[in-house]
Amino acid sequence: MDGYTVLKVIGEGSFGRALLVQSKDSSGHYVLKEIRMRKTQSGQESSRKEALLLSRMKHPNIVAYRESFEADGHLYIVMEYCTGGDLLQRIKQQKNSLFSVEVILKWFAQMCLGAKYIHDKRVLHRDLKSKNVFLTENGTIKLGDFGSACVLNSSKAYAYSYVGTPYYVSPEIWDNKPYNNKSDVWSLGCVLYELCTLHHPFQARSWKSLILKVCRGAYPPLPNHLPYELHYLLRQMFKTNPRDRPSLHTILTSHRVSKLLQKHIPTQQLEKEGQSRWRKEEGEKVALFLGKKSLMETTSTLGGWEEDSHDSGHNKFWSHLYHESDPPLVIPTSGIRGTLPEKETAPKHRQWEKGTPERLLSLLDKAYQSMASKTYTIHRASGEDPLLGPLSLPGADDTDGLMEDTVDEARLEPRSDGEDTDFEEESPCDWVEGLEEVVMEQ
Ligand SMILES: Nc1ncnc2c1ncn2[C@@H]1O[C@H](COP(=O)(O)OP(=O)(O)OP(=O)(O)O)[C@@H](O)[C@H]1O
Repeated sequence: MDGYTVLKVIGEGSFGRALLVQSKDSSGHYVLKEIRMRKTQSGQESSRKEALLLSRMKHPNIVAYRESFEADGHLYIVMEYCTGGDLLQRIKQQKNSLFSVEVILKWFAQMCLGAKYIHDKRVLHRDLKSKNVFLTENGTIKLGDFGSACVLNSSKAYAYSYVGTPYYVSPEIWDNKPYNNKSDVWSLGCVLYELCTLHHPFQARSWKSLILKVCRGAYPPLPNHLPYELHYLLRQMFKTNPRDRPSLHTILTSHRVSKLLQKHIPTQQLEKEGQSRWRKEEGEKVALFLGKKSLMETTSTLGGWEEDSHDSGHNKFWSHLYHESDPPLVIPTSGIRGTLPEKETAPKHRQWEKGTPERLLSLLDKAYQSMASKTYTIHRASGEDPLLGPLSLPGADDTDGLMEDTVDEARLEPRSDGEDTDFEEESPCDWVEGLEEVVMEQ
């Protein structure tokens, strides 16, 4: 702390405080996150995870890391100060005046670039939301807050996994399936929708209603004046089956919307994206060199990757081996944010039995009151309803009905996108059990 002068507190999160500081050396302004260290070793490792992850992310659309240190039971992370604030604040400032299509495309393209970079490093952000997207003075987008991120294929498994922020949580999470890259795509879809309409795509007055809407992929349609490509993109990003959602690579390069987005990406960055892409011949060379057997062995140790015939999962796998100059990240994924208890032992891979959705819904009915005070990162603006967030319109949402919403009609007959790939966390989020414990405790 000696190297910095604290100028003001800019906010408080569940972990601790965020301070605006000035460096005594350079006189530059930075954000210093002060994180209370937890007592257990796994808790401490989990606190350090955010610093470790951020320190490895160097990209024009990710908040830049400066340094981190520990003192007096706290972890301090010094990072770039984004003077433009976060996107949620920016959206609120708009009142009812919509952003122009150009602004939406520009910001969204940059978010995709940042998120794609994270995914290429085999990291899932898991808490993408407008509050975690920042703007610099010159209007550049920066993704921040890696406190919920996780690295794939680490040796430790989750006991209870951080759920995310309910408004942005994808159907598979509510369905107790493993989190994967496409879950981040869903959350980014929610941010894109907010940019387009200044409202959340899935709003509800109760958990049950929110979950039902999310699991149906039912959202009010975008305004008509927006380009067809954006309507189409959102429909795809809100596919209830994660395999049907496009990956960020697809969105940026070969989707109907790509051309519109590419106009807003600096040429240099676009070229770099192209270069970092794995080339088939390279993969084949390496496969020949290692032989089929080694390929299988290595693949199986990575786990959690779903490959299919055309795919880019194979590409990513090889690009990691072949191009990645950094050593792989080895950071434990255990630990949680929020209030659920930690478990030291790895959970068994539990999938829902048939009755589980009913179990969840009845649980949430009971849990509603208690969860109001024990949420994870639900941000309550002012009202008493925990699901009435800062973007909610009072009285705007009383039904679970699908009347005017755009629904993912293909949800009953999911179509897998053969050109895309999913990768997943090693173990599923066993948070329903955690939720149940919290409710039982009350
Ligand atoms: N790099 C940054 N530049 C500018 N403002 C920031 C930066 N990082 C965080 N902030 C602001 O600091 C405040 C606290 O943010 P932080 O991410 O630490 O917690 P939070 O998002 O409010 O809560 P939680 O992490 O529990 O979800 C927020 O208002 C956020 O906009």
